[in-house]
Amino acid sequence: MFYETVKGSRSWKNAFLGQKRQLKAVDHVSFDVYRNEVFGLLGPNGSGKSTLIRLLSTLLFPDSGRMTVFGYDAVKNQQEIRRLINRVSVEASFFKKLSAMENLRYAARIYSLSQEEGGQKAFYILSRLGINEEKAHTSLENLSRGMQQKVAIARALMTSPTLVLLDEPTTGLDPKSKRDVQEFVEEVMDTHDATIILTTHDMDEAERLCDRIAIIDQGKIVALDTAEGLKKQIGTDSLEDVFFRLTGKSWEDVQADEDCE
Ligand SMILES: Nc1ncnc2c1ncn2[C@@H]1O[C@H](COP(=O)(O)OP(=O)(O)OP(=O)(O)O)[C@@H](O)[C@H]1O
Repeated sequence: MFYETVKGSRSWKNAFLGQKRQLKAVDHVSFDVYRNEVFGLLGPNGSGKSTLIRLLSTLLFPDSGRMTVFGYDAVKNQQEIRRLINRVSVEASFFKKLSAMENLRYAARIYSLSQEEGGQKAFYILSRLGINEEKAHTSLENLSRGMQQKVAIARALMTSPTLVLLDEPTTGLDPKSKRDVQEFVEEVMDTHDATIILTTHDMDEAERLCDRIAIIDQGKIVALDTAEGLKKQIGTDSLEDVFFRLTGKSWEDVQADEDCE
């Protein structure tokens, strides 16, 4: 998969000045993601992470440039790409009255799997990922948010190979649920033919889960390397320092922005 000079621009009316302003949400971004890699997009609020995820999901189109996913062009081959990608955002959309098993079986039908294959796959994925029989048959509305997030990730594994787009998978979760989801992501990588692009504000999460990390600021990728490589480039032993040096934002600034949202 690669991107080349992707520009996502949006325009809107400035409510106070009545002037039309244009903002490049994603600007000349270019990178490759390797199969079976966890690729992190780390950036402050409004840096363009979600826009990039929406571009990849074919929910938005770039004004110019090219993106391919498993060889398919993101503008010309939307249908093919949509079968191979799964976007998991903070508010996963589910039938909340239905169980995890029912939601997965439903997803299997959307992916044109036969009823039998869908059932088997749902059962296999849930059990392989440690979601026990009782939880698998409980209405989603009665599961914790962490557990719901796990089911959303499990649902993203119905096709193979798959590109799973995890947009802030642990934002708003308590520390235990956060750790559970992170362990789950590690398990997914050990057990499935999955490639993950993950957005996060959380340096520890990026360092723990990501094989490589792109730091994005004001729509541009300002650095891309392994966590160790980034630290070496900046001459520090903390990813937080790297982030600060490259974006001018500290961890506290990011947290404060979060609280304002
Ligand atoms: N629907 C929209 N209309 C106009 N501008 C938008 C829209 N969505 C996002 N933007 C702007 O595009 C820029 C990038 O936003 P984006 O949501 O991609 O950032 P982000 O890095 O995901 O932020 P966050 O961490 O807060 O989710 C921001 O300046 C944002 O205000």
